Amino acid sequence: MPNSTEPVLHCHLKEKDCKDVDHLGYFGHTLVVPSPSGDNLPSLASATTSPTSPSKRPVKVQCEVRTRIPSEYCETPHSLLLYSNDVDSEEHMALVFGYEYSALPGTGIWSRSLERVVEGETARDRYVRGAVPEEWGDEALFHDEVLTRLSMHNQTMEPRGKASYGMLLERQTRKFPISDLFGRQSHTMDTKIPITEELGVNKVPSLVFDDQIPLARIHSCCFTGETLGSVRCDCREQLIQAMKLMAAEGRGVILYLKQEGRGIGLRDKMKAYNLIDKGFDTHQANLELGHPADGRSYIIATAILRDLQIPSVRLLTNNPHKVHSIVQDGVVVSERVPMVPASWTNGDLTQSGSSAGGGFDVLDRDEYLVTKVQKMGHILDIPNEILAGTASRNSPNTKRVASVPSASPQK
Ligand SMILES: Nc1nc2c(ncn2[C@@H]2O[C@H](COP(=O)(O)OP(=O)(O)OP(=O)(O)O)[C@@H](O)[C@H]2O)c(=O)[nH]1
Repeated sequence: MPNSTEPVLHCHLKEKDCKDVDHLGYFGHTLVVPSPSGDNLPSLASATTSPTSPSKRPVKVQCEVRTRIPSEYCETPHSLLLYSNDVDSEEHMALVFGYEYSALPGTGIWSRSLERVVEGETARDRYVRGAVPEEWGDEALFHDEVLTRLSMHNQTMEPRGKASYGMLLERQTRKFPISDLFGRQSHTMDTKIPITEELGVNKVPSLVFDDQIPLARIHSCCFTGETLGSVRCDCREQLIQAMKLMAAEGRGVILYLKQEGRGIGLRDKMKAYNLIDKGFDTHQANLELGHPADGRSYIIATAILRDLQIPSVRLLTNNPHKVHSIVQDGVVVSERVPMVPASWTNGDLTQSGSSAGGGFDVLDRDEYLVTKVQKMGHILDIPNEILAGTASRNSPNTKRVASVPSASPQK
């Protein structure tokens, strides 16, 4: 752990979650930061993966469009950001609570790649892809002027070229001319960006904005749970719970990854369900279909976090593999925030009532969660009643028989 002269990471992780946090090599990760004119802002946000990352090449992501989503789950609207990337052809997303346009470094969540300067782009183009604040007037937004003079990022800081991501936390005083869409300077603001000494590789960064470390959730999509309301899993409840928590804090990000079925796709997830109905568990069913139990990677999620300038998160998950993956890729996880089904905490252990009104059997979901704890390393305290219920369903007398003959792996 850091000595007393070093910055302190307030780490609430259990010991086994925490072991990677001391030697992150966090500042080995580089980002291209904009020059004063913003003209070296890369068209794709670059993030080098850590030396220990399974993929050694930089992952590039670019936010293509942002829009405001008012939601029935929270009073204040959040921003939905859609990303392209150079790893797969999926459109992964980020739901940002508390998006702040061109906030001062280290103080707010905003996408560098969204707010990039695009040569020849008009104000209207920029508005349409969501790269200006909603409150800007229509007159300005639909002005036809080509925004070659756009200077949203024209801070008077010295040109830095490539810089450590940690520079976001560097102590310095800078003048930030606040410019409008057409480059007219409206006023200048002095700001002190506090703390942190020179931080070298292998040191834990000082969490200057400790109380502001945002909640984050890395969420793999689940058509059956989120759209159809399936209670074979807890995905829908987790998504809604994450949104509510972030809305309550006014900040946070959900990285919504197109990784249906833990990455095996909807077709094979449906096959897995058929196997589960014959007595396989969620872990066995994947193997039976020739897939790893969980083959997901989170390198796109960490690239998006970097694009959003979020170096540290409080991660909402029960899955320690997610924590270790993103820590390995340079993100500081200051806390793992567990996600416990509401029905396990509200005393109604046999029925779910969390998001859809309740009154239905959630034994399938509970079996799924028990398997994740018992076979896939998830961290979740299972109430004894749930253990007893799932055990009795699978007792020799009542067990559904795994009567599907073993087949050669199919894709
Ligand atoms: N293969 C398979 N995928 C499933 C099954 N049930 C749900 N899923 C998928 O599992 C994924 C759930 O992922 P996440 O929400 O990231 O959850 P997690 O990895 O369990 O970790 P946390 O929720 O963060 O604790 C989604 O992609 C679902 O579509 C199943 O029985 N088999």
